[in-house]
Amino acid sequence: MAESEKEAALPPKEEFSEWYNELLWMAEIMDVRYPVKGLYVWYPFGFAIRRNTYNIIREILDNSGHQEALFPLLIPENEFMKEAEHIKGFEDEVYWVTHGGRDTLDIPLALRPTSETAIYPMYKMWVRSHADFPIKIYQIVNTFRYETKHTRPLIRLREITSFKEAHTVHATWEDAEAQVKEAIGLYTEIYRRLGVPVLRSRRPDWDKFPGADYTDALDAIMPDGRTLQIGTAHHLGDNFAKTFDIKYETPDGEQRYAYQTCYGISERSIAATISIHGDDKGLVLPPEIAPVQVVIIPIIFKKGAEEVLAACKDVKERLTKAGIRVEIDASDLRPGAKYYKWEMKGVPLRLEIGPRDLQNNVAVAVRRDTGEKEQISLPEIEAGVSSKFEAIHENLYQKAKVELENRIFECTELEEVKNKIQDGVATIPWCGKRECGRAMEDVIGAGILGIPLEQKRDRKEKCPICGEETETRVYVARTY
Ligand SMILES: Nc1ncnc2c1ncn2[C@@H]1O[C@H](COS(=O)(=O)NC(=O)[C@@H](N)CS)[C@@H](O)[C@H]1O
Repeated sequence: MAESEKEAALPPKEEFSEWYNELLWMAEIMDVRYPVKGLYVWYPFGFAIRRNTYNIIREILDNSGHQEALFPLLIPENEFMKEAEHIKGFEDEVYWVTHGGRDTLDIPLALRPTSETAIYPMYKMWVRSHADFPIKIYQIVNTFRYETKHTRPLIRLREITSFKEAHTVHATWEDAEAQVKEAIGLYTEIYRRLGVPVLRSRRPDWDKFPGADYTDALDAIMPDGRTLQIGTAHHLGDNFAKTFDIKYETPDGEQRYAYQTCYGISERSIAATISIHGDDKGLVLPPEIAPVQVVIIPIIFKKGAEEVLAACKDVKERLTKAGIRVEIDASDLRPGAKYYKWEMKGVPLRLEIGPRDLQNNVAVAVRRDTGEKEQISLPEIEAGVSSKFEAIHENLYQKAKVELENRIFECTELEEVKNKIQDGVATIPWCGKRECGRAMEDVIGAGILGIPLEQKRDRKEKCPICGEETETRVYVARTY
């Protein structure tokens, strides 16, 4: 795409929806012109962000006893239709394959919307004894959901291209409960690495995963005040074990149903990172996931051009050797156009090197997150750049945490909740009874997001519907 074509269009971030859509295009993350609704194309630059993000996800899962595997995409109808709750939850969303060539398939095959019914018939064959536990397997695959709500790239797709799903098996309900807790902790760490602060809550019973005992979830607060569910962990009890007959022998020789969990993250992780850190000039990427971490801009004059270019190449070589992803922009674009281009792509650090800098044996480092300019001595360029990366990551995370805190509003009246959720997340007391929760949602015109996983239960308040005393507050928010 010609540079000029892109010059015009990025709207200011406060027009969030337009900003977001334009940015995916102008920073070359996703091309939304694919001719099937809800399916989108990863540009190479966007795919590099995905690769770096999922390297973090794999690292954190692999370092916590998980093993990566791969299960088939197509699920036979008879397996899919086994778990009643699960079907109810997904039957409107499943794509079916009914033909192979000109033959009608005798058993229709579901495109996995999620993989419980692909994996658990295999777990039935794999699980024998308590000694097999814990099983902690995950896969990163595409899944398909015939979403009827408004589809949106990276946020609500019909082909979820980057669906990391973990499926674990344990001896007891308590072990599975501990695993859900571990999953929420691992997800929180993944998001810390992306500089994204999260709300952690237990979904109300009517909003849990189909077939689960309960669902714990991570939500980000997006710039428009709506929350985005960016990770979920489900305690499946022995519901699926009973359906798929997954049994194990206890130490004293008894046969018992296993207990399971599953937990998932998708490309929404990238949607949240882009949305929370971006600004009016485009992407602002945490250094760890930036496809280009440093761009070197040679400041060329007639005199001394060769020395400057040679110095830039030397710096690029040294940074590359230090494992840093670096480009030199020696194109004939004028400097301003170069800055615009690389700022749009969220390059965390720009190094400007001109004749005068050479004389002082420095490079001028410009941070993408703050715009701050500082000289780094060329002999210490590797260490100087790395310490800038840490400062950038920390600044992005701290800024996002303050922004999140400023968007949580403690309310006591339902009317107050109604207007506060235009700007973010409201908390309100709730007795915990379903009818009061549903009544509250009707009055507010928005859903209960969940009960915070950690909250001070230090005061008795009144449920706004029934007046019963309660120590529990819930999050209420408009959601994606
Ligand atoms: N249509 C979608 N587009 C993008 N991401 C999605 C979509 N639907 C769900 N997700 C993401 O995928 C995560 C896991 O999906 S889920 O339905 O909650 N849970 C499962 O499918 C479980 N089997 C755990 S993997 C959600 O938390 C959400 O972040």
